[in-house]
Amino acid sequence: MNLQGKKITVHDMTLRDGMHPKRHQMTLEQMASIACGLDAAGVPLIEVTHGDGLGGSSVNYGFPAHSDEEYLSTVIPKMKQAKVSALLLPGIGTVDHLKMAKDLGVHTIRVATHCTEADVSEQHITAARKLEMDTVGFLMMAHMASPEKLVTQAKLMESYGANCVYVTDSAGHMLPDDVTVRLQAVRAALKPETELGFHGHHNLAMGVANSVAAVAAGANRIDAAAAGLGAGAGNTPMEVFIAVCDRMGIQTGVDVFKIQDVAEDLVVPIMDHIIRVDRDSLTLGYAGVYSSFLLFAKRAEKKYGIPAREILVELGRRGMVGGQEDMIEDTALTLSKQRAAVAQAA
Ligand SMILES: C[C@H](O)CC(=O)C(=O)O
Ligand SMILES: [Mn+2]
Repeated sequence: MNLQGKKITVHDMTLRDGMHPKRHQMTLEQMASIACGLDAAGVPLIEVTHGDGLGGSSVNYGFPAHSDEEYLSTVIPKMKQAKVSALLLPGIGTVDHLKMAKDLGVHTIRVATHCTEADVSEQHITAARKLEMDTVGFLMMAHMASPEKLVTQAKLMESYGANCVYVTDSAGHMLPDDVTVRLQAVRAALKPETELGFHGHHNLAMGVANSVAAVAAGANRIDAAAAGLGAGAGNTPMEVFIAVCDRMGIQTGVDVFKIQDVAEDLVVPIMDHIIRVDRDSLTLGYAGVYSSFLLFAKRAEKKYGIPAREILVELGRRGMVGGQEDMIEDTALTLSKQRAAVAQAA
């Protein structure tokens, strides 16, 4: 595969997807020092918000240590070259959140929906374009949709005004061929000037390989997180992806050694647990489950005595998607009742 000379934009997820394994408890100092490290390493775009995007602070998704306003207004003034993005899930984030983000200097807004529900993004994409923001549509759990279905959804987002559309492997379930067929189909269907992005999770240890497959299929924006800090087994590890791009001649503008140092010296020390492929995060990828369900399933394991792996397999079987966090506890409860009934009958 010859990708020599291809220019891509790497988009950092450490301070947004990385909020999931931190239970949204990053301090302002941690945010600021990591963002400054990423900026100095040459990362051009950095996402900052609650893990579930603007307005995510809630009983359902978890209360953060600080508000989105506090995080954004701490990070943005410190950036020398990097721009800052914010995620927004319609139904969680509102147009008022969008305006607040714009007023604080957010450059890019990413409007995220389940991969078959792009129609709910219209209001927010239209509003972001009116505000002249870099406007991205973000199709989550993309392994659940065929290439043809993704094409219709990506074209809807484009028709609302998105200047970039992402195919998002929220479950880290895809293999490189799954990425290739989806991204090639979407690339061929969108206008040439509409950018194409890929967001990977490393649950099957495919984050880097999938991201390279995405670039080969025509993606020019790739998400990654320093030391992989993100939901599940984490996002595509940025320092590894940058080193691979460097070897392949893909131009990212990110310094290989500086990004390694950010990962090693700033991000690994703040991890509450080591982000790696273990039996539970691997099960997310294997069973095709939304990566941010991991900690909810671990919590339900403690409460109901059902192993997180069993809960995750059942969530995959039921086809649960982002927004159905309340069903995790419900599923654990059902499994524990079934177990009790079997024990009683024996
Ligand atoms: C709200 C989710 O964490 C968005 C995301 O990063 C994904 O779907 O993956
Ligand atoms: Mn993610």
